[in-house]
Amino acid sequence: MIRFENVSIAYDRKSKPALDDVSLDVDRGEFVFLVGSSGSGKSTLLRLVLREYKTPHGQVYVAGQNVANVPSWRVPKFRRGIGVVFQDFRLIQTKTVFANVAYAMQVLGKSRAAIRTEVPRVLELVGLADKGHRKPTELSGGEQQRVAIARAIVNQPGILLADEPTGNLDPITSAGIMDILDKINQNGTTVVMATHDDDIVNSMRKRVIELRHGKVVRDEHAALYTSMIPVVPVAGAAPAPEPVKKDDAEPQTRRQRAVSAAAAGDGASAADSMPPRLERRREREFPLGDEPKTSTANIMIEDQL
Ligand SMILES: Nc1ncnc2c1ncn2[C@@H]1O[C@H](COP(=O)(O)OP(=O)(O)OP(=O)(O)O)[C@@H](O)[C@H]1O
Repeated sequence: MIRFENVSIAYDRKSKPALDDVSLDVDRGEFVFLVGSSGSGKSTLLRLVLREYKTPHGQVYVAGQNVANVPSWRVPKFRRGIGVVFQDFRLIQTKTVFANVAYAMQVLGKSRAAIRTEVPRVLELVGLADKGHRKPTELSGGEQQRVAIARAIVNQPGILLADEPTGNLDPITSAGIMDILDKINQNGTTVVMATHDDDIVNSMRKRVIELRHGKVVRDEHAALYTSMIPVVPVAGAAPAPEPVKKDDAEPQTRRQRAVSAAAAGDGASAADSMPPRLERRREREFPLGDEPKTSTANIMIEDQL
């Protein structure tokens, strides 16, 4: 359903690649969590699926179609097959719940009869059948997110992308949102969700793809938020690598991210905060500090819509 082949992309010439040689396949009907520390590339990956950017290096296929071949004028139609849910809901504050969801059908030119049938159906699915007349300001955060989900699925997309959909919600409300996403997935929609919420990932035991510095470092089925795969030494094999410091080995959880954010601004440079393992690798590869200036510096976003 979604295929990345050796995809690399950087936002500008000076920055490191946001995604670095990423290859992965997500099958139709799968539920996949994208995890990784802040800045590891999760949102960028979702944006590439949405064809917000074209990849200068590598290919992205969605439902068998190479997104690079979708001309700009056809991108809105292409995106109709993809529902999107964000952390901050993005509802139209002046419209009712019903009208917010109906709007997603109206822009596609759906008939009033279809809207009258479909909108109550999805509001029922997300547990808001009795709140269609309310405005977003009259709803809790969890209810607003459920409206956003209803809007994302009302046109029955094959893929649902969710970028930290529980990021602003308490654990109980988050669990309710996850029940809905699980139900949508069981109805056949492929779900890819970026998250820092370790409790959710650990309780659902779905496929987990972990990004670190733009690279896929783990792709594991029925997985936990942090890897449980033990390093088993093989007889005659090269010696096992040094143990990695915990901070570098695991993606940040929501709680850890809050702590990092609070600590930010302490003046530490990017080099100061480079994880020890990367530092070691850099010393090995560039012992004289002679690091090439343009490893992927030529990777540029060609076509931001
Ligand atoms: N619009 C942009 N312009 C320039 N750089 C960007 C832009 N968006 C993201 N980046 C950079 O690309 C890298 C990957 O960012 P991305 O948003 O994909 O990470 P993320 O894993 O989703 O992070 P978070 O968990 O904080 O949302 C980061 O280094 C980030 O600073």
